[in-house]
Amino acid sequence: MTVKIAARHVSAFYGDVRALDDVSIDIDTDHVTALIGPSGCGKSTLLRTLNRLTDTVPGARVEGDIRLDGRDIHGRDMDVVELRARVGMVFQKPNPFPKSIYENVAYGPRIHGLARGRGELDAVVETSLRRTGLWDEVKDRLSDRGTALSGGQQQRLCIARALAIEPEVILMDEPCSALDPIATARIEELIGALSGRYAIAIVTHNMQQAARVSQRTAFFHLGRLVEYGDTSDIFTNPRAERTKDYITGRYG
Ligand SMILES: Nc1ncnc2c1ncn2[C@@H]1O[C@H](COP(=O)(O)OP(=O)(O)OP(=O)(O)O)[C@@H](O)[C@H]1O
Repeated sequence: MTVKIAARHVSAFYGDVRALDDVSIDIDTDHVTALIGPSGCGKSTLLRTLNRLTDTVPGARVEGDIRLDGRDIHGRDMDVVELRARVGMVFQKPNPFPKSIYENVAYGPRIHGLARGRGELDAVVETSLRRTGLWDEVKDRLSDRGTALSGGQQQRLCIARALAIEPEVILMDEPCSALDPIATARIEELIGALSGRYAIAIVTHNMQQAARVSQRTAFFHLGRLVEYGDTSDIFTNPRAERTKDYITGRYG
């Protein structure tokens, strides 16, 4: 198993509010990890600590140790721009830049110096759009605005944008919650196709989705990691009473 991110004893605070309480978890390349739990239990906060998006929230503070390939992400030698390129993020609401489809994907590789010249950049854009299954749908309209696409296409464009900078980890925060069932199914298929190549963690409120896309599931409650294990075990034979109550819909 290739552990990409090892988080140990991570706590996070917004001012005086403790959003995460002593969480230790590994995110690896061989499994898709689903993060589940009732609203406000800290799932999004955990994702945000993993690429230091919490740094951008005024009053937020993180304690504990988080390593990417063994390197401390809070270490002096860790460049936060590099960290966020290696640990990409896809949000709940598709958020393409107000630019063309092409530019949405080309922007990252250009600023990170990942392509020399137009030919290479074109190739990165095409490969990234192909990986998300979007190429055939948009290849004749690359100069149209990203925001002119359907919601599902916009979300795939945002995933293509993340892939274009060659991340190693992809964090997805409820990526399908704004999408219809067909667009959701496409994103779920895409997650399946990307797994193995990238370490993927996905926050979801949809139990069926967690069961469909993930092999590992972490259940959170009140900022604590209650249970973490194989998705099939968590759903068929949860150890903790609270996990059982949540997955059987008794609360949350
Ligand atoms: N920017 C913020 N400022 C202050 N408190 C915050 C902020 N973001 C989150 N919180 C608080 O931190 C706690 C955890 O929130 P978080 O968004 O991580 O939970 P979540 O499990 O992702 O919830 P949801 O499923 O509703 O998205 C909550 O009590 C929330 O109110």
